[in-house]
Amino acid sequence: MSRLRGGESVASFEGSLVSRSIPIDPPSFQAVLQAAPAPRTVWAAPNDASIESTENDRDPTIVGSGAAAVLRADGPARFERIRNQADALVADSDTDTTWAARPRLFGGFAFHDDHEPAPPWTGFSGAQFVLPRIQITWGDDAAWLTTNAVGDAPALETRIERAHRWVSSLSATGPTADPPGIHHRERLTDRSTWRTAVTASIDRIRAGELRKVVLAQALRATLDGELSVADTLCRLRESYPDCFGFLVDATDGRYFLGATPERLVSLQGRSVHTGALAGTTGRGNTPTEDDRLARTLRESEKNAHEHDLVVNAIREQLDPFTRQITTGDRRVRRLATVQHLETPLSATLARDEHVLSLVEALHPTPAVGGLPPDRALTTIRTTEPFDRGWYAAPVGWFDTEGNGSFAVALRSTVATRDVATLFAGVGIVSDSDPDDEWDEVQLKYRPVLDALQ
Ligand SMILES: C=C(O[C@H]1C=CC=C(C(=O)O)[C@@H]1O)C(=O)O
Repeated sequence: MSRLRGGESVASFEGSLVSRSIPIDPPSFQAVLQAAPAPRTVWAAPNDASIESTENDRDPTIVGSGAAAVLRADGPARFERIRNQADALVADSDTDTTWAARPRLFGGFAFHDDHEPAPPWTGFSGAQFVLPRIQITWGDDAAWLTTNAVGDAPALETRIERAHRWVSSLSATGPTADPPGIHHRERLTDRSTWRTAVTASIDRIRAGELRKVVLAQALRATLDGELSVADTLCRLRESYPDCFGFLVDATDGRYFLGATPERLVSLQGRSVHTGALAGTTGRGNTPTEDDRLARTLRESEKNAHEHDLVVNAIREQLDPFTRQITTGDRRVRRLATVQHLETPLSATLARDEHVLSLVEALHPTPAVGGLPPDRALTTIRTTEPFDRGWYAAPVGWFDTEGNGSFAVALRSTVATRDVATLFAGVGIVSDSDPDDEWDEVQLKYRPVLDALQ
C-alpha cells in the first residue's frame, strides 16, 4: 500500500522507511516468484564473470513482493520527481540490514517523455518504483529476507518471522508448466511499411540531417494458454543467464518482463560501470560458422560505425559527472540467438551523485535512440506506428544512498495473461539495408518468443 499523499512531485510519507533483514537458507527462485503476493518485482543479475564488477557491487538477484510504498511520476521531469519522492521516503530511515540485503526501490521509466499509459501499456506511468514489503536477495552463496515498511517498526518484527515461515515452507523447486504457446501473431509493422521507413531514415542520414536512428517493430502474440510470469522468467533466465532478467508489475494484471543483455549503468559509491552494445549478427549452426560470423561482425565498417557512435555518446554524456573514464576493449558478446559488439566503460565520479542522475543523463543512448538525440526521438515518434512504452527504457533499482543498477529494457514483452506484445529494434546508419535490418529484428524477438512457445 502506498503511503504517498498529495501530488506526484510533493512526496509526503507518514513516517520514514524502516527495514529489517535476516540471513536465510537460499530458497528456490522459481518457488518464491510463483508464490509471492503481488505486486512482484524481479531483478535477476547476470551470471557472467565477464561483466565487470568490483567485489562489493556484484549485483544480486532479488524478488520483491507486495508494496510498502509506490512512487510514480510522469513527463520530462519524471527522473527528478522520483528522486524527490525517494529522498522524502528515506530521510531518517531506520535499517538494520547488511549491504546485500539493504532495501531497494525497483522499477523503471517510459522511453518517451510524453508517454501515455494506453494499451498495451495501461497501468504503466511515466515512471514507477516499488519499495517491496518483502525482499528476498540471493548473493553468491547466501540469501537474505528483508521486510520493509513506512513508519511501522514494531509490526516489522512480527512480519519478518511470518515471512520467514512462509519462505521456509516453499518447496525446493516450483512447478514448471509448459509454455503457453502462441496461436496468433499480428505484426504492428508490415514489411513494406518497414522498408519505406528505413529507406526514409537512410535518406535523411545521407542528407546529413541524422547520424543514426534506432527503429523498432512490435509483434502482438495471442497466447494459447495462460501466461505464467514466473515460468516465463525462469525460462528466459535459463537461456540467457548472462543477461539482466526483470519484471515490473503494473498491478492491474499487466507485466513488463524480459532478459536484456544491455547494462545502462551501475553505481556504487563513486564507481560507475556502463557499456555500449550495438552492432549485431546471428549465431551459426557450427562453432566454425559462429566464429566466421563473429569475425565478419568485428571487421564490418558499418557495425563499427554504429557501435562507435554509442561509445562516444556515452563518454560525452558521462563526462560532466566524472573524474576519469576508461574505455575497455571492444569484444563480441555471444548470446543464444545473436552476437553483439560490446565495449565496457567504467568511470569514477568527480563528486557524489544519485544513480538516477546518471540514468537521466544516459537515457536514451544511441543504442536505442539515435543521434542527434532530439531529431532521432522525433523520427522514432513519427515513424513507429505504436507506443514504445517502457521498451528500450531504463529498468532497475536504487537504494537509500543513491547506489543502483539499471539495464536497458530490451528483449522484452508487456503481457497480460493471454496477450504478449513484443518489441525489438535495430540501429539504422547510412549503409543499412532494410531487409537485413528486418531479419535482425526477427532474431531479437526470439528470446521472448522461445520462452512463450
Ligand atoms: C534495440 C535493440 O538492440 C540494441 C542493442 C544491441 C544491438 C543493437 C543493434 O545492433 O542494432 C541495438 O542497438 C533491441 O534489441 O531491441
